Amino acid sequence: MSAATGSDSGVGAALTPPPDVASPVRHPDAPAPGTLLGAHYDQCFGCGEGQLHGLHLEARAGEGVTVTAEFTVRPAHQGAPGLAHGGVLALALDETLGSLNWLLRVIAVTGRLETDFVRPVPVGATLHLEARCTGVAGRKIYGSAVGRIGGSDGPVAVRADSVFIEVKLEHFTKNGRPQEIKAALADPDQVKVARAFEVNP
Ligand SMILES: CCCCCCCC/C=C\CCCCCCCC(=O)SCCNC(=O)CCNC(=O)[C@H](O)C(C)(C)COP(=O)(O)OP(=O)(O)OC[C@H]1O[C@@H](n2cnc3c(N)ncnc32)[C@H](O)[C@@H]1OP(=O)(O)O
Repeated sequence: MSAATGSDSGVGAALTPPPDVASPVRHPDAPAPGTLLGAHYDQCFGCGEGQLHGLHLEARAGEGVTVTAEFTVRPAHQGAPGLAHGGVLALALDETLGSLNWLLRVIAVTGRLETDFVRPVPVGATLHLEARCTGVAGRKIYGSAVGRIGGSDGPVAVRADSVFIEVKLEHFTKNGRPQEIKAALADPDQVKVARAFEVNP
């Protein structure tokens, strides 16, 4: 069996939701459409304001279980001269898809992310992202996202499909490096954010 399909790798699981998939349900306490979601963690490379070269991606709640987000490519995000690095673009999609957690009020981490790079994205361009939860099956949360350039109605530059896996808060407290965990637990704003993700804090 190849590494890509090994049963212990998690890789190879279909991105197509299974037949018993349920429609996603917007949590009654989810932020109203139009609300700026803010960072889930100040040091997050995707959304944290504390990361100098991070994406500083700003996500906003949409209708249903959807979010929109924007990210402007800066010189620190280059792969080829004057162009955004593909990994950075995948991160923007990952972060936008991860922001759907706020609307479901579950904590989930990326299990699988499949990205299409359709058009090069220059430094200075703003990527207009949109993510949608397409279904939930047990702990598996399926999603799709697109990123457009030249405006929110512009051509698609990147797109992705994903499966996020629901985890407990302990996923972070057990696996993270102790010094950051300790600081996060001592920060009332961070604890508040963690609770906002959990249905039963
Ligand atoms: C106060 C202090 C703390 C502060 C915290 C603040 C709150 C933060 C809140 C929210 C954070 C949001 C963060 C968003 C940031 C952007 C998103 C990221 O980049 S996340 C980083 C990258 N991802 C990882 O690091 C995952 C690493 N992987 C793992 O840890 C495990 O593999 C995990 C949890 C994903 C699964 O392990 P298992 O042991 O729990 O689950 P099993 O039982 O194996 O699988 C459950 C089901 O999921 C499927 N599954 C598992 N892995 C899969 C995969 N890779 N692809 C597809 N399906 C998968 C399985 O087939 C199974 O499905 P069947 O129930 O049998 O139908």
